[in-house]
Amino acid sequence: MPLQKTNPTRAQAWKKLADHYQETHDTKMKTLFATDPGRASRFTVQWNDFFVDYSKNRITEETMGLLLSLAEEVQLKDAIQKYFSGDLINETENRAVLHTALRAAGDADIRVDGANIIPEIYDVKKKIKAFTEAVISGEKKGYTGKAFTDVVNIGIGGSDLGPAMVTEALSFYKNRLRVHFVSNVDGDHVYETLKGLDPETTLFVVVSKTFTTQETLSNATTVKNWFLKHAAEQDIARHFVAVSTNLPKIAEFGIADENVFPMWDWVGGRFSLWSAVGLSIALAVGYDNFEKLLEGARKMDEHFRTAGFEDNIPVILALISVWYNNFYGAESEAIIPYTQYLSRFSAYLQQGIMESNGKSVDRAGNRVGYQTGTLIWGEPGTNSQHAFFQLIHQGTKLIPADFIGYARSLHGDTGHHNKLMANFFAQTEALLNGKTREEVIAEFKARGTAQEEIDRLLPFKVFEGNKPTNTILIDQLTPESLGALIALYEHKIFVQGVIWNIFSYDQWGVELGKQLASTILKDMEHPENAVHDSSTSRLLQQFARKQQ
Ligand SMILES: O=P(O)(O)OC[C@H]1O[C@](O)(CO)[C@@H](O)[C@@H]1O
Repeated sequence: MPLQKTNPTRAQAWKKLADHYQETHDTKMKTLFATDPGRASRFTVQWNDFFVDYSKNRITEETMGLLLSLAEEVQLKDAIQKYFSGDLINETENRAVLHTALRAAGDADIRVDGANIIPEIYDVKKKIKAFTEAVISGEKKGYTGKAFTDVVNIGIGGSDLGPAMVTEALSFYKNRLRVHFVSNVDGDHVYETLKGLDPETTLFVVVSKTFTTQETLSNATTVKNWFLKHAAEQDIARHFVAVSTNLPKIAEFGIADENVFPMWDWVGGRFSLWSAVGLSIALAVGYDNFEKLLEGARKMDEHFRTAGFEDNIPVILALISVWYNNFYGAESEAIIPYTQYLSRFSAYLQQGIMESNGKSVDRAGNRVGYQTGTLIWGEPGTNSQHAFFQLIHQGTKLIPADFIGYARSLHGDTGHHNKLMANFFAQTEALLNGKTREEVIAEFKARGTAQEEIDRLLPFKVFEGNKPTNTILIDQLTPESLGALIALYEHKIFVQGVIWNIFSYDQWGVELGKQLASTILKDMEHPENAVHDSSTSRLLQQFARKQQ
């Protein structure tokens, strides 16, 4: 069954939220904390090794009550049930959305077209395990009999960002293999990567759900040609493997059947790292760690599926985000992990969130009359503090932010870790409280600053505060906690898509640019046939002149 098509703005709770916003938007969180000693504990969820404090938001119990009613009114419970059961909720592509099945237990029964897909998933997992263990141990060798030392993942979008982000995030757990990622069709990317590689000891993993993506096929072809300068055609079988749904296209490219890791059309590219798309992850950190990643996601799935909405982390974070997006008019959200390992996390979530919920047509095919997907951006703390935090603290825009931190560091240097985490806690406190005129004056006076100087600098030194943040404090960065964290955001995406009455699992918006690029590529060869607007035509002429 498809998802309900409920215009959220017609919900009673939406109207009440609009009134509630008018009545409360001036409220200072600082006052809410001062008048309610139980606030922090009330607005916290402790789940396994996650401690999620959402008390530093412009919310009261009434706000949360109304947001939860909104979730009920748009029939979120029914939607969750359909999501996990394989209903065709990706209606514009007529597909189920079952990345959750990829991490389901072996005895689960999840059906697509009447057939249980779990045995097939486990067969592929078995193949991933055998293959990755043979490569890591050195049992599987290159064409001259040497063990592999390097792996190159060739893919883009979901076939790159997930594996690249996780491989970086779990680098503490990595083995001897060096894993590289080539995604951009910019030849400089692939040639720069190949520069340091030895064809005798490099394994290439070509990842493309469709196996038609221009960037990936171009890069894979360049790599194959480079390889064939050193090796023979029959050696391709030892050095190239592919992950895809498109078996005929893989064969056309020349990759042998036994080197193909299948995936399925019910896995969206941006949710595919749990499938064979995660092959590079399993190569980098070993199959057991890959399994733990899936295990963490499975636990978060269970939490999301079964916890009451008032204690449900993805639901709560999604609702708070709707509150700012649709009632405060906030346009973006920052994701700030306080660990260098998660340096690719916000880039990964940019695709997950913006490709999923960047839609302006509702599930009934009408243009929406309200805001949908938020802009996502961020960098690890503390680097981001020295880059863009100025704007979050004192700029004119409201930027809700998620702060993600860990109680224990991996390398165990508590000196470094405590400094890092002191910043983590300090920033959310500063964003909450700001600094008043009185506090600034008192600081100046304590330093003996002259009154004239105080008057001159005072307006610049005041911090308004009242800037919302969520704090996600996790025990330690492990494959399991990372799996749960990623799944948390996947489910947040789902909840928001349900509320906004949009289809989160298609991506038609990326097609037009692709179509035009192929037309322009042909026009570059035959400029006499080109028909474009005058700006594009002049740019193409200028480009052609500069190439001569
Ligand atoms: O895995 P493929 O089919 O090469 O697609 C790569 C990416 O291209 C998109 O279709 C559009 O950017 C993404 O959704 C997908 O992750």
